[in-house]
Amino acid sequence: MKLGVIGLGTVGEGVLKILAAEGSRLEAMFGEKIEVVRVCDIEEKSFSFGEYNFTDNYRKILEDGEIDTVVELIGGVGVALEVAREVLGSGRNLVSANKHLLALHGKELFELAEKNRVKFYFEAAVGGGIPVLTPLAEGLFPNRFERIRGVLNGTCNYMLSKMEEGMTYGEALRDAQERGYAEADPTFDVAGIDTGHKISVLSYLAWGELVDFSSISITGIDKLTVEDVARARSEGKRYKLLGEAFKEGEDLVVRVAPQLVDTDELLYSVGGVYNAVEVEGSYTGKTIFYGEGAGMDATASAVVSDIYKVIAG
Ligand SMILES: NC(=O)C1=CN([C@@H]2O[C@H](COP(=O)(O)OP(=O)(O)OC[C@H]3O[C@@H](n4cnc5c(N)ncnc54)[C@H](OP(=O)(O)O)[C@@H]3O)[C@@H](O)[C@H]2O)C=CC1
Ligand SMILES: N[C@@H](CC=O)C(=O)O
Repeated sequence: MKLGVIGLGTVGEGVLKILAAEGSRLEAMFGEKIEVVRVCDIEEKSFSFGEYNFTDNYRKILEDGEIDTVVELIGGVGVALEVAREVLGSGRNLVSANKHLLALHGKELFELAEKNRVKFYFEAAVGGGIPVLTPLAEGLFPNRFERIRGVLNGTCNYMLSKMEEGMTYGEALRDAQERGYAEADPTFDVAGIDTGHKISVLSYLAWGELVDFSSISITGIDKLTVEDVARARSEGKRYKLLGEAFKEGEDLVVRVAPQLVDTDELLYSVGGVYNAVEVEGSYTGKTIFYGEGAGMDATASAVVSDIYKVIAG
């Protein structure tokens, strides 16, 4: 595999680090070597674990005929959309962690991948390091899905936990940003938009329908105060920012809001950067996926697993 990586921030660095550390072992397992042909970011970055052929122009990766698989880790829907269209449209494989791109342009990109018979994987886009999209699509498909609900944003969950411990909203957000959990624009996290992107992607896999994003009712945690969080605790409850999707007759309802969760619910114990996704299926009942929902190592693990999924075919 000849790889190009665009975006060397939190997740991009993590991906190169895991490939450097685990490459030989994974090469033996999969029988194929991964060569990182070129990497790209706006500013040149150096890493203690390896040297890379760097460019600050993503078009150099798109135009490099040797590269067969591109990893997009820029985020957003500007350059990332151009990259996705061009990679899939030119018959190369794409791995991405970009839920914003999927929620807004997924339908076009899934069709493009299918038309050109290439692989397009995005496990890291929901739940960070938790394998949830692959199990949903490949392990639970015999079910008719009844409801999906979860704590889907690591930044908000981390902030709410820290606010319970007494940090202010601003201190908790800064802490989450320093740990690499937040989006480049953290409004996406705290206003619930990132959770909206993720529940859209989950709904698409469960019901084959990508909802019009503007139709989703979204409330974030940005109006919650330390006092609100303390009051909930004094009543034996916790605020959790939940993304939810379910069928109401023929309609697919998708919504995001902070909700008070009781001690007897599993989601009550999901603290810090952890995420949890509950999937209710007609045959399985409730299945729960739990793990680190953001951060360098956990997210990069999901991206690297997608890269090897491309190899596995
Ligand atoms: N961080 C996390 O825990 C998780 C992130 N994700 C997703 O992964 C993706 C990457 O996130 P993350 O690593 O945190 O983001 P970062 O902001 O840390 O990294 C993105 C990198 O891409 C660079 N970049 C931006 N535009 C371009 C461009 N045109 N050409 C080349 N490089 C560019 C940025 O440079 P500059 O900073 O100068 O703009 C930055 O270095 C996003 O889609 C995010 O939603 C998914 C799951 C978890
Ligand atoms: N900003 C996101 C990153 C992972 O998707 C989050 O905090 O969950």
